[in-house]
Amino acid sequence: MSQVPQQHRARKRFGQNFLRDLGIISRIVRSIGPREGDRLVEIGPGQGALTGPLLEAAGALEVIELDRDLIPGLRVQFFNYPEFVIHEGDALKFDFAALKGDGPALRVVGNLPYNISTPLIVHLLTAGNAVADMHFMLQKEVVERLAAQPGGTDWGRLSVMAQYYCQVDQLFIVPPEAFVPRPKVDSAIVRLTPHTTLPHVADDPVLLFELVKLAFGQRRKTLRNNFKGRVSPETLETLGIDPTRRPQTLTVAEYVAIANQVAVDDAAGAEGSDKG
Ligand SMILES: C[S@@+](CC[C@H](N)C(=O)[O-])C[C@H]1O[C@@H](n2cnc3c(N)ncnc32)[C@H](O)[C@@H]1O
Repeated sequence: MSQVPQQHRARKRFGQNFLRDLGIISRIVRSIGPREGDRLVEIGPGQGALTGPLLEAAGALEVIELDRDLIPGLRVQFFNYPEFVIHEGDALKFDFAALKGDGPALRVVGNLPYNISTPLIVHLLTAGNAVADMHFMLQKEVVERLAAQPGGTDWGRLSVMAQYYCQVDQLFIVPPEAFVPRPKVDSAIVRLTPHTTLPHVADDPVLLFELVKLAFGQRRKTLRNNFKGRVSPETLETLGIDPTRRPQTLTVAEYVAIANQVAVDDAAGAEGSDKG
């Protein structure tokens, strides 16, 4: 693996914690299992800790890096890979669907900047069928929320959204010592594999996530309270959902059922008012 001495000072505002532990790096790459022909995309290559072994395995890689001071180092380090492409810019604004185009779906990887990891995951989850799978290093606590099960304290908006779209697998924990500079918290590797067919289909996903946000407005309160003025207790009862339940006890299937019923009720209400 090529390593270039870098004079770069890690920047906190870019969430820069560079991976240094070769054992961890090779374990991450083995979990990804890159192969020739994969459309691999790395978010935040930094100083190339994962970039090198990914390129070696797949021969081609596109990276998205926001810190322009890191770009020259990457160009030098990987100059001998003709299929290494650098996109200089913000992954939060990056159009992954356009990058996929008519080609195979993207395999997205990254040791993500922790300050933007949640919006970035939401951006990718909603990128249609652009993504085949994602492997991310995240704060351990975020991975626990992504992979949580209904009924547990970690089950929340992010869990419902991730599991609506994906199979979520928590792979392994990475301690702070694996990075320079060391983060204050443990990290973990997660694999997100978008469902080829959604197990539960919301007629209107925007409405689904609006209702999930409302439901989790106050975790200690009941659905009846959190949904006040938007979803009636009668609607919940029609679906066999007890309005006195708390938001963290509902499954993805139950949230989807609520959203689909509310869509029907809203449409009936609109029709009624048109006639009135
Ligand atoms: C935690 S570091 C990981 C660096 C490298 N992959 C490693 O494992 O050592 C996060 C990387 O993401 C870059 N970055 C931060 N915000 C970004 C954004 N919005 N879009 C793309 N890259 C970003 C940082 O400059 C940095 O290189």
